[in-house]
Amino acid sequence: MSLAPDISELIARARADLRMGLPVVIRAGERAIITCAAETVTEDRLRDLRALDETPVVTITARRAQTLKARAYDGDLARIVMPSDATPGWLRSVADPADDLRAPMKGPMTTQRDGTADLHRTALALVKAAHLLPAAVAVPLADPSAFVAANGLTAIDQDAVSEILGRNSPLHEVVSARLPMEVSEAGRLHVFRPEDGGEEHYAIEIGRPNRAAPVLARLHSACFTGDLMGSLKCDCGPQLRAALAQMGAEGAGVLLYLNQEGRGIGLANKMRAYSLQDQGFDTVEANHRLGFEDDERDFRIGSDLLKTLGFSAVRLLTNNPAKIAMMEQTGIRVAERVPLRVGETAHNTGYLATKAAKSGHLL
Ligand SMILES: Nc1nc2c(ncn2[C@@H]2O[C@H](COP(=O)(O)OP(=O)(O)OP(=O)(O)O)[C@@H](O)[C@H]2O)c(=O)[nH]1
Ligand SMILES: [Zn+2]
Repeated sequence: MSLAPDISELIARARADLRMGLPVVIRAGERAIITCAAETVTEDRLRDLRALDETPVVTITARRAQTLKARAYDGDLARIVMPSDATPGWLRSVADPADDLRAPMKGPMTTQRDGTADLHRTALALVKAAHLLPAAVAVPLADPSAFVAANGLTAIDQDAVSEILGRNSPLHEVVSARLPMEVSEAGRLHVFRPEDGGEEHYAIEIGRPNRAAPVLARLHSACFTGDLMGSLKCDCGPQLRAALAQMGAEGAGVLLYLNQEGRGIGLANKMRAYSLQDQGFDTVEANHRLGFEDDERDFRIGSDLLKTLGFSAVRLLTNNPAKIAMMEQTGIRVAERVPLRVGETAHNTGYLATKAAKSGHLL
């Protein structure tokens, strides 16, 4: 039926459900699990999950399992048998490494080795896509169709999840309007919205860039702390202002402001990463400990937006070779890399050195 949600809309709905603490059903043929994010599950829902026929398990990443001294029999993840007295607080402390110093002892933990973990792996991927900590409570469901209908839950097929999570929802321009700015009175802000109800992204055009020549361009990922709060822990704020200033001085340019806070893990998780950094881990290790890749961003959004705006070649303001590689792979020619080294402070020398050493950033 055309009024029914398609699979990418269902996944967007599943992400919203998980963030609210609602369960989601994941199916593969006859098999199914009902799952909640460990970070958001409430007391009541946990009690209801426990009342189902089978024992709930808590799925966590193998890396997290190692810290918790739980055996990971499923390679990249572990299924912990949930203790009968587990509370939402216990679940959150299992999920959150930033809490380890405050709540050190969670074990001993028994992990499952029987059966397959594919549905649990999908649950973790969905929870991560919802910008929640990668930990999920799951219970097998014998008769999913009747259960889903009776409870009004979102149900999705496992196969579709990995396919949809791997690609971007198309973006459409919603509006653009004149925006006089300090760097140039000839500013224009465009707002783009994805079809699946996800984050909007913005493009700021300075002057009237010539579409036939490489445009001075910057792909800037949102950093609430650096862009707005003047944080000394990163170089984002000074980079944002320097990029705009250069565009203003040259009279033309385009800055894409991508809502990919915290290299795509969201502000709450970035703050968890900061708390781990205060415990001695570097920016990459902190992401890994939380169960994320060091960089979860998808720069294809940037090239999609540039193409929509009519650009095919850029002079890219960046120190990040991954941004250059992605532009080239997706059909935007990088005529020149324009270095952007500003904003070094006593607080971010370690951060910048880690990005150079581990993420290949150019000096
Ligand atoms: N997860 C995480 N994200 C961080 C941390 N510090 C800054 N960020 C985020 O990193 C992103 C920085 O993005 P960019 O300014 O595009 O930086 P970049 O990838 O270094 O590339 P260039 O600046 O172009 O060289 C923003 O989304 C910040 O919120 C951190 O310690 N952990
Ligand atoms: Zn920053």
